[in-house]
Amino acid sequence: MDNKEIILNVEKLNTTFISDRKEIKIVKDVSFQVRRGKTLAVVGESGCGKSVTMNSIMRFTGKNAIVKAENIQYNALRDGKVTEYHLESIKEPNGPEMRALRGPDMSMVFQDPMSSLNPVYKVGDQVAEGLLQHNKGMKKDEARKLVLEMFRKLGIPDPEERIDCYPHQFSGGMKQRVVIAIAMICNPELIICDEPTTALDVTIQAQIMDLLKELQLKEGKSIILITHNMGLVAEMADEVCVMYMGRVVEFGSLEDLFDRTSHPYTRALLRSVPVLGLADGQKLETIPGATPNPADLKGGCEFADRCSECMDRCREKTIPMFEIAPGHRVRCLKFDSYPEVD
Ligand SMILES: Nc1ncnc2c1ncn2[C@@H]1O[C@H](COP(=O)(O)OP(=O)(O)OP(=O)(O)O)[C@@H](O)[C@H]1O
Repeated sequence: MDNKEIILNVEKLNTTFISDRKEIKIVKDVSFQVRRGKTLAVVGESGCGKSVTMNSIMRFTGKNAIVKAENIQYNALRDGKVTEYHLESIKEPNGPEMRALRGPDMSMVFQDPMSSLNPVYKVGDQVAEGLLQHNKGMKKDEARKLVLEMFRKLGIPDPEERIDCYPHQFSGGMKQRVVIAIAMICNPELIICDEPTTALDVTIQAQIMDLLKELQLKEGKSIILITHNMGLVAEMADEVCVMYMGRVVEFGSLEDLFDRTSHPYTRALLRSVPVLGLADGQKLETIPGATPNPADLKGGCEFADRCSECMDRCREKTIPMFEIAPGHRVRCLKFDSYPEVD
């Protein structure tokens, strides 16, 4: 696949945190690609490193993180021409190069709207800020017009009135729309949504997801969707990346993941969440055991202690990724007759 088709190519991303003078590896050799105009869903239990992976790509990880990667390549497509950006080699996380990309190229919608919105500024001003920052010379009333347009597009009622309100005057669903407006106002190509609807009730969740899907279909946006909700995955994703304890354990198309589920962890994950409601008499299972503390991990497969199919050799060394069909990759020794891909 060429750079026109791939918007983001991540190869061997590693993130380590230093806390109490100890190094804890949270993201390990993570590789994946996002296709232009498509949605990649990233799934896995709480604490498996989904957010740290995305924050590492966007360089939001803070001072106690060491982020290393062979390649984090963002391919901007402008007027039919691709410009490559190698994010791993950008020195300053908040320097001008990263700031220029965040907003007009890549942006992030966070889980909790309250932590993304400043309570003391009017919502309209918070949305306009990105526009004014990236378009030097833009007049305030011009920015206001664009914000109003975005509010209309996102279904915020009475935008002329709402634009001058403060976050506390908005409901949860409306606040999340404002957060999406902040992420979308500079018209980014790649939108990373980190559980954008978990804090909302089910009806609002569905409305917000429909909105994102519509934007994608109309404007060809590429989306990374981090979620625990397998129903959403089934509805939204073209490809799925399953993570466990900082590693990608299975990657494939939506069909690969649902119809040809291969990693024991993915199978356990799918059995433990309702996909489209449960059939009569069907019980929801839980994955036995709990996710280990990242600091206590021994060598070998991170899932070994919880896996019903674990073999002695699973504990011996790091498990490679095997490609079991074009584009369908599984990190499990049950598939070691297939070619290794990392
Ligand atoms: N700044 C930090 N310093 C030290 N450890 C951190 C830091 N940020 C995250 N972690 C640890 O990294 C691990 C992965 O966290 P992460 O938030 O990426 O998980 P997640 O898969 O996104 O979970 P959730 O679905 O609950 O959001 C956790 O063990 C967390 O405690």
